[in-house]
Amino acid sequence: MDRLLVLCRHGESEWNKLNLFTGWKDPDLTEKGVEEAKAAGRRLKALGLTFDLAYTSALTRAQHTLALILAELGQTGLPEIRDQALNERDYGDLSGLNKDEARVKWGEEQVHIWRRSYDVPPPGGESLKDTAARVLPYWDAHILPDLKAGKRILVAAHGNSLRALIMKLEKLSPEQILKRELATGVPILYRLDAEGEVLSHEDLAG
Ligand SMILES: O=C(O)[C@H](O)COP(=O)(O)O
Repeated sequence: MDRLLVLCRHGESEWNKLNLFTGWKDPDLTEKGVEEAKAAGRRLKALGLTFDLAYTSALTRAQHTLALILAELGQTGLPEIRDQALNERDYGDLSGLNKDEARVKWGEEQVHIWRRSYDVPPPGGESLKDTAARVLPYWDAHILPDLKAGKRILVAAHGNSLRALIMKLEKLSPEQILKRELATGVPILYRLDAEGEVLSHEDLAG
């Protein structure tokens, strides 16, 4: 029997809207973000999907997104595991700064390197490689065993913690994963085999 996994980046946050580096800071969703999360739940419901277990980060925007999706699915009591291993990458000294102002201060290219290189961390923060170094052991120790046990799993997390996971699931190179932008509130549906190898994946936009 195929295993089911859905990954979803949180809906638009207050700091996404203000164009601020966020990382481990903890803004909540905007009204638009709330709507995006509800739409994600309706999309999953329309496909007839239900879940046995949910994982999320220690941050409000991901937890709130999960709660809104579960409400749409009629699954508000679903067991939910929160862990900071699934948090957004730590943006270090950039956290709270405006992304356009940072480009003016440090230059377009440097800011792009901090945001989208694989292994160059922003000052005081985590690169995607560093993020993967905490997300993937968590996947191996917790989420993958639950999946192998046949649980249908929903993960509500963040652009870069999910990128780290997607890179492994889809066997992408650092170049490939860095070009992959995750839209807020768009679920990605994976079907996996009994060993956790991906059989198919589909973005559930719109
Ligand atoms: O933490 C943030 O600022 C965003 O959620 C992700 O940022 P990015 O688009 O620079 O990866």
